[in-house]
Amino acid sequence: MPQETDHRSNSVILNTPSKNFRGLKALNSLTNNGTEEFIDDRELAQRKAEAAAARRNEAAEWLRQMDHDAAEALPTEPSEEHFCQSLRNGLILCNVLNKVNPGAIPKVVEIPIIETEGAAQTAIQYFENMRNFLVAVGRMKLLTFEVSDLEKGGSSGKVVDCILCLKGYHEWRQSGGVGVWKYGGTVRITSFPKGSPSSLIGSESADESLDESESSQFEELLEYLHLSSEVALEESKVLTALTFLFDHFAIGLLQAYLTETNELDDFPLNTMVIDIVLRKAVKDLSGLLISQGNQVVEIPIIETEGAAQTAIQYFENMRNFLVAVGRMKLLTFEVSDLEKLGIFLKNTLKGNGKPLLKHEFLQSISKYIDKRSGFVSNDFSKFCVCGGKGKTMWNNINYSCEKTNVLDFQQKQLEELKASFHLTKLEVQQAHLAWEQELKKIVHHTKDLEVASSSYHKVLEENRQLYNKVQDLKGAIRVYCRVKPLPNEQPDEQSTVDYIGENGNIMIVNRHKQGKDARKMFTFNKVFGGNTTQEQIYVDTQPLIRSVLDGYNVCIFAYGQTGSGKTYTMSGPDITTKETWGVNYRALRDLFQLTETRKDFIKYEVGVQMIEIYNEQVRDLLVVDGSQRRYPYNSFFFSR
Ligand SMILES: Nc1ncnc2c1ncn2[C@@H]1O[C@H](COP(=O)(O)OP(=O)(O)OP(=O)(O)O)[C@@H](O)[C@H]1O
Repeated sequence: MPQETDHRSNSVILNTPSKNFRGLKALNSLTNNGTEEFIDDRELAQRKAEAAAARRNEAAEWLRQMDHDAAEALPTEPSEEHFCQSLRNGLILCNVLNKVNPGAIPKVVEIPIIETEGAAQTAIQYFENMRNFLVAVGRMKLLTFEVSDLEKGGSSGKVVDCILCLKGYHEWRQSGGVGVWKYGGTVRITSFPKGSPSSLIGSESADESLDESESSQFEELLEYLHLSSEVALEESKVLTALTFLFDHFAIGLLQAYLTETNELDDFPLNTMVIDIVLRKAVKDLSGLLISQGNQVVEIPIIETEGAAQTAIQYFENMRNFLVAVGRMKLLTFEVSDLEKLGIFLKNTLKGNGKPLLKHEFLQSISKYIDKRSGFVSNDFSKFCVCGGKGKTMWNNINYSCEKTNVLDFQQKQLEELKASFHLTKLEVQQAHLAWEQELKKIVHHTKDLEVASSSYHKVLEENRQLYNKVQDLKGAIRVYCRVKPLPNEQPDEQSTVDYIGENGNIMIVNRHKQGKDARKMFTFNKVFGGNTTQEQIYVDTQPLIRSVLDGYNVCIFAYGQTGSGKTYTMSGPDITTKETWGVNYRALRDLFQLTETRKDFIKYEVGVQMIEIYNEQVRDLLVVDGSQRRYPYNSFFFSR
């Protein structure tokens, strides 16, 4: 049976929460006496309207500051209808956008207020401005809205979001365009209206921005995301770390919310509140990613229509967030990772079957954080404890460990190289010392050799002088006598040689004479008998060849009557066999041999002439063509 009173209605709502609770209807709790309290739709709607009005007022105020027409058209606190009507022609929005981003809309259609022209013309101009505005905003990747949102029944909150987003972008540009900027849809928990904690639930229109500490958290998270995308970490580790970081962020947000607001001290928290806060965290993070200009993602308004609806919206938020992160080509994670957090929190909140009070819940959060810290590596936990500074992270995450290991390895190699270098240096120094000592020995030895060489040359000179002195002593002019053997058919008793002495004497006998006239004695330096070989003839001549190379003039010639054997002795009967070579060939052979042995310190030039003196005529025997055969004649020189 339907209940008519509020109190009785509360009882009915308690029985069918999914159908009758909206928004903060989920924020129910058990009182000490076991009765239930809840916030009704009217109060919730009133608070949402207040929050939306505050945001609308801020948007209107900013438009008034930016544009003269807006200052005239918009009051400081316009109604929703007045607000939409003033902006409907797009003129204010286009002018403001051109001031924020000059040239964004090249042509703004001034709308004449001529009612008589008819609704059709006005609608066309209105549409052109609005279309230009929305296209330009879209290009700037800011939050946008539908034209229909300015009509009755449209979502004016989206228009407000767009304007506040534009405002945030403008302020960010004016501050130098450095770092991140925030748009109007974010939540600032520290400025949460006192006495109305539930207003957070409808905070898609909450007119707040992040405070510095939360901004820092966001930036650190983004920094981590960016850094992670550049580092080839093992994916599972990254996901674990990222999930942990996000959890930490979400929990941190919840902690901050609960810590900052006093109204929930005695207000039992249930799973729905936690869900909502977590979704807000996702939404805010998504919004921040959007504000980076990467992707405009429409964040659905969180309207808790029961568990199923909550799950859908929750998933939608998460999907949007992950899509945004994915499009930014950052590392991402699975929805299930965050759901684990929700499941854990819900289980924690259930406690012993009753919702926890604020301080109990904070204890649970601490417990959760401690437990989550154990899920990831100690290094990453250190990073989280340190506050998420990028530098700290680089030093602590696994990649840094690997990098450190590589650096350690390289350091070790460097030390080994240094040790090896020192060792090599010592060896080089030792080799250098040994080489210096060896060099000294060589220098000393060379000096000895120089002395020896000098002495040798002295001795050699003495020897040369003595040698040639011996040749002089042997006689500057030496006359040798060679006896031509008798032909085989001629008997020995017909020879004119009677006796050949050892000291160069030869006795010639004339068989046709008698007495002492029959024999005559002749004396030479040496007499060679008929059996003397060519080599034996040359033995006495050979020393003179060395004297020639020592600078002495030597002349060897044969003298005798025709057929006496001059040619035989000087040239030899057969030059093709060395044994029969005469004096000339043997002398030339020795000349060239000595020249070869002395080539390192003396260069000789050898010349040859062959002449004939016959009938007091001198002829060149080496001339083959008959020209200039007689003296003076050409000379042929050979040198080696
Ligand atoms: N010691 C010797 N043993 C054997 N045969 C010899 C000897 N001396 C010369 N004859 C021979 O005697 C001949 C004449 O010798 P060779 O031509 O050398 O004389 P020659 O003095 O040069 O004469 P010419 O003045 O006319 O040129 C040659 O047949 C040569 O072989």
